[in-house]
Amino acid sequence: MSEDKRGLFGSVRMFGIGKKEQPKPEAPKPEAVEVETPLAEPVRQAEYDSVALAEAPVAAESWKDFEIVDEPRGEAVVEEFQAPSEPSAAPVQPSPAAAPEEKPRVGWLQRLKQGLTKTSSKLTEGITGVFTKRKLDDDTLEELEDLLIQSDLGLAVSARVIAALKKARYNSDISPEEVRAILAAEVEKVLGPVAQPLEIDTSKKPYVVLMVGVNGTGKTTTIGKYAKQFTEQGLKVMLAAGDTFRAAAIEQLKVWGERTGAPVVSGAQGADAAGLAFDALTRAKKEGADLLIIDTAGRLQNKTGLMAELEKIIRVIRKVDPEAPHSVLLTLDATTGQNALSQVEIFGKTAGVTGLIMTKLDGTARGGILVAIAAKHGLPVHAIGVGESASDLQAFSAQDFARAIAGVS
Ligand SMILES: Nc1nc2c(ncn2[C@@H]2O[C@H](COP(=O)(O)OP(=O)(O)OP(=O)(O)O)[C@@H](O)[C@H]2O)c(=O)[nH]1
Repeated sequence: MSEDKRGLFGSVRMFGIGKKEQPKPEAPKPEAVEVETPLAEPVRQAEYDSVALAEAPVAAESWKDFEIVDEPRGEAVVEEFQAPSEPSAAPVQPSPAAAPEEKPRVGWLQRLKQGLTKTSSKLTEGITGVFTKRKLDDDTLEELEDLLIQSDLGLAVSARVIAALKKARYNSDISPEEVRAILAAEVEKVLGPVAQPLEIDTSKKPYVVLMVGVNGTGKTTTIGKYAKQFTEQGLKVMLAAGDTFRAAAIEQLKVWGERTGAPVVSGAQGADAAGLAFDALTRAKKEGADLLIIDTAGRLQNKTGLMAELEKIIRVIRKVDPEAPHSVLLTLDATTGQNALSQVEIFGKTAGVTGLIMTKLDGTARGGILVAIAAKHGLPVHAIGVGESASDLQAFSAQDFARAIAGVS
């Protein structure tokens, strides 16, 4: 990787850099290895607690040598993929849930605005309704405050916007455009400190990212998108299919592996996730990977047994690298609204979340929740997703987001 792709301290910042030629895997390509168990029907969340772990022999160089946990597990398999040198015309088949192929797209800012249309129209139409031909007085301010709270911005941010408006224009005429401009400015002030792209410290070999979150929030898809973007920046990326609960997630990750040339370490469905993560980190170290991204099964934050499993994964990988994971990323589905606040709180306590990624901002009128989360928790927001393609995940910009939701061009 050339120096100009690295930030300070040998780190690589996510996004904003042109494409590079795909790195070629150094090792000769091994035989493709079939997934060793037939794929079962997806199991419902309620059944997860009782899902049986696969009975299988334990590898010689096993995480079990460290006597951390006692469940049997399947042996991990590494699949090496050669990234296509040209963008593939044919869509990759295995999983219907895998990421869609890239299509010619409009620019990111345009997509962000399009994606946030539902959130912004709720706010802008409401503001127009409140302020057309009306003075800024106590009644209008109260109506506006209600609107901001209903738009999920949270009490603190809503109060802040109202205070700023009152200070600037109390008892005078004000247009909806002016109200939107003040709203955008205040939201930007709240978001500015948390807008921090994910930085990979390449002095770590590998830099370990653990992806956590509630079911279906976009963990696997986000890993795929990051894998694509970081391999394009010249990093040697490895993926661990630690969502051993959902067979489709393993397949989905392999599709991203094929697309990006990133080897995927996977095990049997139902295998112990901590053991798989251990094996993956051991291999990533041995093979000199720059970045290892570990997928985990989705879990509701109020299921204590499942949350304890996350702690176990972290304990086990620390036997290989005491500093790992270097980042713990929580994916949040914007459509879940207020529940996202409790997800941040509980995953934060259990797994030591270091940064957030909010997905599905394209399908919701509840994108304001990101502002409430920023105000309450102050955790870095690394990226946001406004669609399923790799380029629909971008570094989070406070100004772009604030303007987009306030409908300011
Ligand atoms: N519209 C939209 N869909 C998204 C976005 N990110 C992910 N998805 C879709 O959301 C669905 C769930 O994504 P996954 O990546 O499988 O979620 P997960 O968190 O790994 O799911 P579990 O393994 O069940 O916990 C998939 O259909 C994705 O394509 C986004 O930003 N916008």
